[in-house]
Amino acid sequence: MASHAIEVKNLYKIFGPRGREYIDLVKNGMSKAELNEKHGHVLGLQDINISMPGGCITVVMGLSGSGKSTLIRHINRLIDPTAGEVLYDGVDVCKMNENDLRQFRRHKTAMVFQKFALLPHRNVLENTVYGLEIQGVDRRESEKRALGWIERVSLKGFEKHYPNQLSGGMQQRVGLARALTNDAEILLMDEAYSALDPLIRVDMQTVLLDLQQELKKTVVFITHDLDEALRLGDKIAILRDGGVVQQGTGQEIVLSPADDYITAFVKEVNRGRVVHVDTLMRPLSGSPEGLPLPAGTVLEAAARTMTGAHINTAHVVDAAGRPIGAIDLQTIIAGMVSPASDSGDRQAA
Ligand SMILES: Nc1ncnc2c1ncn2[C@@H]1O[C@H](COP(=O)(O)OP(=O)(O)OP(=O)(O)O)[C@@H](O)[C@H]1O
Repeated sequence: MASHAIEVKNLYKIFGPRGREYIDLVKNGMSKAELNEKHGHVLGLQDINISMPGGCITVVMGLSGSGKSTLIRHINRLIDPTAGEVLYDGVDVCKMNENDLRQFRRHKTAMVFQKFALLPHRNVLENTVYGLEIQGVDRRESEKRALGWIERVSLKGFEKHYPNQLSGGMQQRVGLARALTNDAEILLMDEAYSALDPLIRVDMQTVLLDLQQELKKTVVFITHDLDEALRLGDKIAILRDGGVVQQGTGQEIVLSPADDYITAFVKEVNRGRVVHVDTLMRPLSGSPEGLPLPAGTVLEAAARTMTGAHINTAHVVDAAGRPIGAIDLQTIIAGMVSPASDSGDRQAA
């Protein structure tokens, strides 16, 4: 069975009329600044290698100009690479002929944009069916599907409203319903929530996480916000100057930042919401004590449960309910405030 994974391999993008001529210089270490200065070309991406697992949310994060949009636009080939591959289920999107590419874009991918990109003269329902209309799907069938998704994103009753009658959060719900109505396996979300107020933004993150539990799409989510990345990402890749500085789970990045740049990024992170109890647990000695905490429980939730139950020690259980380690409240609190290296001696063997 196809895994619906996306594999980005040795991807380079040099903007400018003679990008290909400079590939070797870049491969031999020429920096973005030097390429611009000496040859007037812009290094957009350099040697990107990222596996984006099927059915998972991969977040691509970085500051403005780091190459996030350039990267996501390669996935549906709105941009052609200077070198490299973007494989989807093993097929290189960069080598597809026009017809295959059109089919791929229409049927396999859907995009959600920061500025919603809704058609102002179409109401919510008409905006939501738009993709299916282009695919030539029968109107009754497309309306039925669209109405289902409109309800799923909590917009039932707003079908006849026009975009300018909706708040930003509601417009983005329409953007999401439209993308989901296409039933594409890949969801490309380019700073989709960056224009929303903070509370609405968190709300929309919850909508996506809830839907994803059931839908298991291959989501590529672009953001410049680390909290958003940590909340949404099964996997996170951090870009700087067109290159990947670090990739891994949120925990891996927060606990072992690859360099000073990432360390500065993760300094203010609330570890209690990122680090899992199984990362800090100690091996069991004797029979399990206290309450069971499922592996994957974040420290903050564990602390809340344990203080609520007035217990100092708990045991961690795997998905089958088997005890796999022990943890005490002191370790949890230390893990919430101190760098991982301080608690390395408490890591499970
Ligand atoms: N069409 C283009 N022509 C020349 N340079 C470009 C083009 N598109 C992007 N760039 C350059 O490529 C680099 C990466 O840009 P990109 O827009 O991908 O970054 P980003 O991380 O998405 O930034 P932002 O968060 O501001 O959107 C930047 O230096 C940008 O100026």
